[in-house]
Amino acid sequence: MIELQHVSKSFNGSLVLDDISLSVQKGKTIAILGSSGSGKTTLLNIILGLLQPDSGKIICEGREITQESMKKRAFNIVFQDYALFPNLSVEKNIVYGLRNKKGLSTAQEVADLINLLDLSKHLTKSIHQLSGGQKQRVALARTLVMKPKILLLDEPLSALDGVIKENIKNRIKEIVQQFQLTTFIVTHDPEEALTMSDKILVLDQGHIVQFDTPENIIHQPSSAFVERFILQQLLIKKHNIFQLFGENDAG
Ligand SMILES: Nc1ncnc2c1ncn2[C@@H]1O[C@H](COP(=O)(O)OP(=O)(O)OP(=O)(O)O)[C@@H](O)[C@H]1O
Repeated sequence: MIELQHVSKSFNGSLVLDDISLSVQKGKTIAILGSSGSGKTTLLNIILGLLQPDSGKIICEGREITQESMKKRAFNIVFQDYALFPNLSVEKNIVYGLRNKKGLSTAQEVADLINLLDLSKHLTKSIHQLSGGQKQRVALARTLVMKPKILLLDEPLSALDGVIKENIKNRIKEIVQQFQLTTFIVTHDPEEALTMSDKILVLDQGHIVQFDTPENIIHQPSSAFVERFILQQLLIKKHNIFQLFGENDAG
Protein backbone atom coordinates (compact mmCIF):
# COMPACT_ATOMS: atom_id res chain seq x y z
CA MET A 1 0.00 0.00 0.00
CA ILE A 2 1.14 3.54 -0.71
CA GLU A 3 -0.14 6.46 1.31
CA LEU A 4 0.17 10.23 0.96
CA GLN A 5 -0.47 12.25 4.13
CA HIS A 6 -1.15 15.98 3.87
CA VAL A 7 1.21 16.54 0.94
CA SER A 8 1.58 20.17 -0.17
CA LYS A 9 3.82 21.83 -2.73
CA SER A 10 4.34 25.43 -3.86
CA PHE A 11 6.34 26.87 -6.74
CA ASN A 12 7.52 30.47 -6.39
CA GLY A 13 5.04 31.14 -3.60
CA SER A 14 1.98 29.76 -5.38
CA LEU A 15 0.35 26.62 -4.00
CA VAL A 16 0.24 23.84 -6.62
CA LEU A 17 -0.78 20.93 -4.36
CA ASP A 18 -2.81 21.63 -1.24
CA ASP A 19 -3.05 19.03 1.53
CA ILE A 20 -3.28 15.88 -0.58
CA SER A 21 -4.07 12.73 1.42
CA LEU A 22 -4.90 9.36 -0.07
CA SER A 23 -4.08 5.70 0.22
CA VAL A 24 -3.90 3.10 -2.52
CA GLN A 25 -3.93 -0.69 -2.11
CA LYS A 26 -1.39 -2.84 -3.95
CA GLY A 27 -2.44 -3.79 -7.47
CA LYS A 28 -4.93 -0.96 -7.87
CA THR A 29 -4.95 1.56 -10.71
CA ILE A 30 -5.56 5.20 -9.91
CA ALA A 31 -6.29 7.80 -12.58
CA ILE A 32 -5.19 11.35 -11.70
CA LEU A 33 -7.63 13.51 -13.62
CA GLY A 34 -7.76 17.27 -13.92
CA SER A 35 -7.44 20.14 -16.34
CA SER A 36 -4.15 21.64 -17.45
CA GLY A 37 -2.20 23.12 -14.52
CA SER A 38 -4.24 21.32 -11.83
CA GLY A 39 -1.10 19.68 -10.39
CA LYS A 40 -1.27 16.17 -11.88
CA THR A 41 2.36 15.89 -13.04
CA THR A 42 3.63 17.55 -9.87
CA LEU A 43 1.84 14.89 -7.81
CA LEU A 44 3.26 12.11 -10.00
CA ASN A 45 6.78 13.53 -9.65
CA ILE A 46 6.42 13.71 -5.87
CA ILE A 47 5.39 10.03 -5.75
CA LEU A 48 8.31 9.17 -8.05
CA GLY A 49 10.78 11.08 -5.85
CA LEU A 50 11.79 13.52 -8.58
CA LEU A 51 10.31 16.36 -6.48
CA GLN A 52 10.17 16.81 -2.71
CA PRO A 53 6.93 18.00 -1.10
CA ASP A 54 7.17 21.14 1.08
CA SER A 55 5.20 19.33 3.77
CA GLY A 56 3.48 16.01 4.31
CA LYS A 57 4.60 12.39 4.19
CA ILE A 58 4.72 9.50 1.76
CA ILE A 59 4.44 6.02 3.28
CA CYS A 60 5.05 2.87 1.24
CA GLU A 61 4.31 -0.55 2.70
CA GLY A 62 4.34 0.92 6.22
CA ARG A 63 7.68 2.77 5.82
CA GLU A 64 8.09 6.50 5.40
CA ILE A 65 9.91 7.25 2.13
CA THR A 66 9.40 11.04 1.90
CA GLN A 67 13.15 11.72 1.97
CA GLU A 68 14.15 8.61 0.03
CA SER A 69 15.86 9.11 -3.33
CA MET A 70 14.14 8.26 -6.59
CA LYS A 71 16.61 5.43 -7.16
CA LYS A 72 15.98 3.83 -3.78
CA ARG A 73 12.20 4.01 -4.18
CA ALA A 74 12.48 1.90 -7.34
CA PHE A 75 9.19 3.14 -8.73
CA ASN A 76 9.17 3.64 -12.43
CA ILE A 77 7.67 6.13 -14.82
CA VAL A 78 6.74 6.15 -18.49
CA PHE A 79 7.06 9.79 -19.51
CA GLN A 80 4.66 11.54 -21.85
CA ASP A 81 7.33 11.75 -24.58
CA TYR A 82 8.56 8.18 -23.80
CA ALA A 83 12.19 9.43 -23.28
CA LEU A 84 13.67 6.58 -25.37
CA PHE A 85 17.31 6.56 -26.49
CA PRO A 86 17.23 7.44 -30.21
CA ASN A 87 20.69 6.03 -30.90
CA LEU A 88 19.92 2.57 -29.49
CA SER A 89 17.87 -0.21 -31.09
CA VAL A 90 14.48 -1.22 -29.70
CA GLU A 91 16.02 -4.24 -27.99
CA LYS A 92 18.84 -2.22 -26.40
CA ASN A 93 16.32 0.36 -25.19
CA ILE A 94 14.27 -2.38 -23.54
CA VAL A 95 17.16 -3.96 -21.61
CA TYR A 96 19.06 -0.71 -20.96
CA GLY A 97 18.09 -0.48 -17.27
CA LEU A 98 19.20 -4.07 -16.65
CA ARG A 99 22.86 -3.45 -17.56
CA ASN A 100 23.77 -2.76 -13.92
CA LYS A 101 21.10 -5.02 -12.47
CA LYS A 102 21.76 -8.40 -14.02
CA GLY A 103 19.27 -11.03 -12.94
CA LEU A 104 16.50 -8.58 -12.00
CA SER A 105 14.57 -9.95 -14.97
CA THR A 106 15.61 -13.26 -16.56
CA ALA A 107 16.07 -13.57 -20.33
CA GLN A 108 12.83 -15.56 -20.39
CA GLU A 109 10.93 -12.80 -18.56
CA VAL A 110 12.26 -10.20 -20.99
CA ALA A 111 11.23 -12.40 -23.93
CA ASP A 112 7.75 -12.90 -22.43
CA LEU A 113 7.29 -9.14 -22.07
CA ILE A 114 8.43 -8.54 -25.62
CA ASN A 115 5.84 -11.07 -26.78
CA LEU A 116 3.11 -9.67 -24.58
CA LEU A 117 3.72 -6.21 -26.01
CA ASP A 118 4.00 -7.62 -29.53
CA LEU A 119 7.45 -6.14 -30.15
CA SER A 120 9.35 -9.20 -31.47
CA LYS A 121 9.41 -8.02 -35.06
CA HIS A 122 10.72 -4.56 -34.15
CA LEU A 123 13.69 -5.49 -31.96
CA THR A 124 16.47 -4.52 -34.39
CA LYS A 125 14.79 -1.30 -35.55
CA SER A 126 15.90 2.11 -34.39
CA ILE A 127 13.49 4.33 -32.50
CA HIS A 128 12.78 6.75 -35.35
CA GLN A 129 11.43 3.87 -37.46
CA LEU A 130 8.58 3.27 -34.99
CA SER A 131 5.03 4.60 -34.84
CA GLY A 132 3.76 6.41 -31.74
CA GLY A 133 2.02 3.29 -30.48
CA GLN A 134 5.14 1.16 -30.98
CA LYS A 135 7.28 3.70 -29.10
CA GLN A 136 4.75 3.62 -26.29
CA ARG A 137 5.04 -0.17 -26.07
CA VAL A 138 8.87 0.00 -26.05
CA ALA A 139 8.70 2.56 -23.24
CA LEU A 140 6.37 0.26 -21.30
CA ALA A 141 8.59 -2.79 -21.88
CA ARG A 142 11.69 -0.86 -20.80
CA THR A 143 9.93 0.15 -17.59
CA LEU A 144 8.44 -3.26 -16.82
CA VAL A 145 11.69 -5.24 -17.14
CA MET A 146 12.79 -3.25 -14.07
CA LYS A 147 9.89 -4.78 -12.08
CA PRO A 148 8.81 -1.50 -10.52
CA LYS A 149 6.94 -1.56 -7.22
CA ILE A 150 4.79 1.24 -8.55
CA LEU A 151 4.12 2.12 -12.17
CA LEU A 152 3.59 5.78 -13.06
CA LEU A 153 2.21 6.73 -16.46
CA ASP A 154 2.11 10.36 -17.57
CA GLU A 155 -0.58 10.82 -20.25
CA PRO A 156 0.33 7.43 -21.77
CA LEU A 157 -2.29 7.55 -24.51
CA SER A 158 -2.23 11.22 -25.44
CA ALA A 159 -0.31 10.70 -28.68
CA LEU A 160 -2.48 7.83 -29.84
CA ASP A 161 -5.89 7.53 -31.34
CA GLY A 162 -8.54 5.07 -32.46
CA VAL A 163 -7.80 1.38 -32.59
CA ILE A 164 -4.17 1.75 -31.42
CA LYS A 165 -5.34 3.59 -28.32
CA GLU A 166 -7.83 0.84 -27.41
CA ASN A 167 -5.19 -1.79 -28.08
CA ILE A 168 -2.60 -0.16 -25.79
CA LYS A 169 -5.23 0.52 -23.15
CA ASN A 170 -6.03 -3.19 -23.06
CA ARG A 171 -2.36 -4.18 -22.96
CA ILE A 172 -1.68 -1.84 -20.06
CA LYS A 173 -4.67 -3.27 -18.17
CA GLU A 174 -3.49 -6.84 -18.90
CA ILE A 175 0.05 -6.15 -17.65
CA VAL A 176 -1.11 -4.27 -14.57
CA GLN A 177 -3.29 -7.27 -13.67
CA GLN A 178 -0.69 -9.89 -14.47
CA PHE A 179 2.03 -8.19 -12.41
CA GLN A 180 -0.35 -6.84 -9.73
CA LEU A 181 1.20 -3.40 -10.22
CA THR A 182 0.04 -0.40 -8.26
CA THR A 183 -0.39 2.13 -11.06
CA PHE A 184 -0.97 5.86 -11.29
CA ILE A 185 -2.10 7.20 -14.67
CA VAL A 186 -2.14 10.94 -15.29
CA THR A 187 -4.78 12.02 -17.77
CA HIS A 188 -7.01 14.94 -18.64
CA ASP A 189 -9.41 12.66 -20.54
CA PRO A 190 -12.43 11.54 -18.44
CA GLU A 191 -13.11 8.56 -20.72
CA GLU A 192 -9.57 7.29 -20.24
CA ALA A 193 -9.84 7.74 -16.47
CA LEU A 194 -13.21 6.01 -16.26
CA THR A 195 -12.24 2.99 -18.38
CA MET A 196 -8.75 2.34 -17.03
CA SER A 197 -8.86 2.82 -13.28
CA ASP A 198 -10.21 1.33 -10.08
CA LYS A 199 -10.42 4.81 -8.59
CA ILE A 200 -10.20 8.34 -9.95
CA LEU A 201 -8.53 11.23 -8.16
CA VAL A 202 -10.09 14.42 -9.50
CA LEU A 203 -7.86 17.45 -8.97
CA ASP A 204 -8.83 21.10 -9.33
CA GLN A 205 -6.16 23.73 -8.76
CA GLY A 206 -4.19 21.46 -6.46
CA HIS A 207 -7.17 20.30 -4.38
CA ILE A 208 -8.75 16.85 -4.33
CA VAL A 209 -12.37 17.37 -5.34
CA GLN A 210 -13.25 13.68 -5.37
CA PHE A 211 -11.40 10.37 -4.93
CA ASP A 212 -13.80 7.62 -5.83
CA THR A 213 -14.67 4.69 -8.08
CA PRO A 214 -15.63 5.44 -11.70
CA GLU A 215 -19.17 4.33 -10.89
CA ASN A 216 -19.55 6.77 -7.99
CA ILE A 217 -17.96 9.60 -9.96
CA ILE A 218 -20.61 9.11 -12.65
CA HIS A 219 -23.59 8.52 -10.39
CA GLN A 220 -22.66 10.62 -7.38
CA PRO A 221 -20.39 13.47 -8.46
CA SER A 222 -19.30 15.29 -5.31
CA SER A 223 -19.62 18.79 -6.71
CA ALA A 224 -20.72 20.87 -9.64
CA PHE A 225 -17.08 20.92 -10.74
CA VAL A 226 -16.89 17.12 -11.11
CA GLU A 227 -20.20 17.07 -12.92
CA ARG A 228 -19.09 19.79 -15.30
CA PHE A 229 -15.61 18.46 -15.87
CA ILE A 230 -16.51 14.81 -16.41
CA LEU A 231 -20.12 14.38 -17.32
CA GLN A 232 -20.38 17.33 -19.65
CA GLN A 233 -17.26 16.31 -21.58
CA LEU A 234 -18.71 12.84 -22.04
CA LEU A 235 -22.12 14.19 -23.06
CA ILE A 236 -20.54 16.47 -25.63
CA LYS A 237 -18.64 13.49 -27.07
CA LYS A 238 -21.84 11.45 -27.21
CA HIS A 239 -23.78 14.32 -28.77
CA ASN A 240 -21.13 14.83 -31.46
CA ILE A 241 -21.13 11.14 -32.38
CA PHE A 242 -24.93 10.99 -32.64
CA GLN A 243 -24.94 14.14 -34.76
CA LEU A 244 -22.39 12.58 -37.06
CA PHE A 245 -24.82 9.77 -37.80
CA GLY A 246 -27.78 12.15 -38.08
CA GLU A 247 -29.46 10.62 -35.04
CA ASN A 248 -31.08 12.14 -32.00
CA ASP A 249 -29.28 11.41 -28.72
CA ALA A 250 -32.12 12.53 -26.44
CA GLY A 251 -32.40 10.10 -23.56
N1 LIG B 1 9.23 23.36 -11.87
C1 LIG B 1 8.23 24.26 -11.80
N2 LIG B 1 8.48 25.55 -11.47
C2 LIG B 1 7.48 26.45 -11.37
N3 LIG B 1 6.17 26.16 -11.56
C3 LIG B 1 5.87 24.91 -11.90
C4 LIG B 1 6.86 23.88 -12.03
N4 LIG B 1 6.25 22.72 -12.37
C5 LIG B 1 4.94 23.00 -12.44
N5 LIG B 1 4.70 24.31 -12.17
C6 LIG B 1 3.37 24.96 -12.11
O1 LIG B 1 2.55 24.19 -11.26
C7 LIG B 1 1.23 24.08 -11.77
C8 LIG B 1 0.85 22.62 -11.92
O2 LIG B 1 1.66 22.05 -12.94
P1 LIG B 1 1.53 20.52 -13.36
O3 LIG B 1 2.52 20.27 -14.44
O4 LIG B 1 1.61 19.66 -12.15
O5 LIG B 1 0.04 20.50 -13.93
P2 LIG B 1 -0.70 19.39 -14.79
O6 LIG B 1 -2.03 19.19 -14.17
O7 LIG B 1 0.17 18.18 -14.94
O8 LIG B 1 -0.84 20.16 -16.19
P3 LIG B 1 -0.83 19.60 -17.72
O9 LIG B 1 -2.09 18.78 -17.89
O10 LIG B 1 -0.87 20.87 -18.52
O11 LIG B 1 0.44 18.80 -17.91
C9 LIG B 1 1.22 24.87 -13.07
O12 LIG B 1 0.69 26.14 -12.80
C10 LIG B 1 2.67 24.96 -13.45
O13 LIG B 1 2.93 26.13 -14.15
